[in-house]
Amino acid sequence: MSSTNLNATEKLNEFRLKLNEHNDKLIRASQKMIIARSKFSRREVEIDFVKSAENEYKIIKKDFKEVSDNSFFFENVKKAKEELKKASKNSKEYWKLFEEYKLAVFLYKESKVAIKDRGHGGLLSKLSQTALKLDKIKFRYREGHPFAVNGVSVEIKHGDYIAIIGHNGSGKSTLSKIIIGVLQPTNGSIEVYGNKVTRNNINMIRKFLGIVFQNPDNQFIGSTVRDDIAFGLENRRIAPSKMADIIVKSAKKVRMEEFLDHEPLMLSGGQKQRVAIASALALSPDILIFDEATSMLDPKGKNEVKEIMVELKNTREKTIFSITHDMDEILNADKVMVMNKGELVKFGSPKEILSEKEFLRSIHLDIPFVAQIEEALQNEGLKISGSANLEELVKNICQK
Ligand SMILES: Nc1ncnc2c1ncn2[C@@H]1O[C@H](COP(=O)(O)OP(=O)(O)OP(=O)(O)O)[C@@H](O)[C@H]1O
Repeated sequence: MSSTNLNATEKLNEFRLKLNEHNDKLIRASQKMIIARSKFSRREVEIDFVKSAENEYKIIKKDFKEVSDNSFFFENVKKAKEELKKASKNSKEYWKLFEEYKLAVFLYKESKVAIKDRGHGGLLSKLSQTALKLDKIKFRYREGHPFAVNGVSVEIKHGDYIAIIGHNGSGKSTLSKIIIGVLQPTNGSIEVYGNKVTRNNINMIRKFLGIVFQNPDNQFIGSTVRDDIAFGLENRRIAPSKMADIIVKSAKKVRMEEFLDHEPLMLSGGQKQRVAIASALALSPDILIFDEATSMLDPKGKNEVKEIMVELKNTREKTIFSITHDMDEILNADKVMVMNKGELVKFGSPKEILSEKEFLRSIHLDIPFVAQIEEALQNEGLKISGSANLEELVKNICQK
């Protein structure tokens, strides 16, 4: 992306946020005006009170018009077109400039959409391929209490599967609540795809995120699986004509398409969690967070959900965070974040993390079952390491 288009992409995000903010002001002013008029009709206030509310509304409406000026994006298209005209049609440069021109047109169209939906419907654009950047995040629940999260800095690239592990009370849940914007960090900053998270943009940032919680029974609203997946789509005001297709596609991704007319509460735990994943996927988040999503399931259910998580990982379309107590699960991850006493004490590949068994034991973490067997075999002189699961371990032993 050229620096002009990158600048325009950033500007589009700012543009949507400003529209969103001004639209809220406009709604509040219009409500105030309606209340003033109704109070006046009941002779509870003087006409000046109504006039003042009407004036306020007019000023905010004028501001809104000014904020809706998208000439910057139009100029960006003009510039890109001029550059394209200058290039020779047979040159490599031409196609690069053609792509830049197409992007500029796209950004201009998006700015028009943003004006129409007043910044509400659109997503923030990705400004970088870093899905999440935490910079020196600290959080404490109360003044004078120790920090539940203490100076966590990390950068996660798009498409990675990250396992977050740690003993009870190490700060995993607090960290996940900070990532999803439920808690505001006491110190430090967060960026999601290059967008700095602020109080004003948190609702739009959340559109990058999908979450699957621990208890499968607490996540259902609809009377059928189909209704349940539709619920989130309705909330996002997705056109009804598009819904049916999205619902079937997301159910297929978790192999639940045969169950669309079933009642969610009659499903097994693993199936319920798969529906919860489908509901999250239907909203096309770039980041999926599994918050202890397998911990309440029986072994069969756990395996079903873990399988889906690995399938999602293999597409590399989503960034996956899995907060987990299940040490076996870390073998599926690209990177593991190890939390202890609110600090991120290790960040590395499963192999790197598991090479420090004594350290893991010192912070009260179990070693995955497969790694325990490997350790026992190594003690007997068999050089086997890095098996991702039991099947791979058996294969590795047989090859020796
Ligand atoms: N609502 C709260 N009010 C006060 N302190 C809290 C609150 N929630 C958590 N804490 C404290 O913050 C610290 C981190 O807790 P947190 O729940 O984030 O850890 P965790 O690693 O998710 O633990 P678990 O695995 O048991 O869920 C702990 O010392 C905990 O007691």
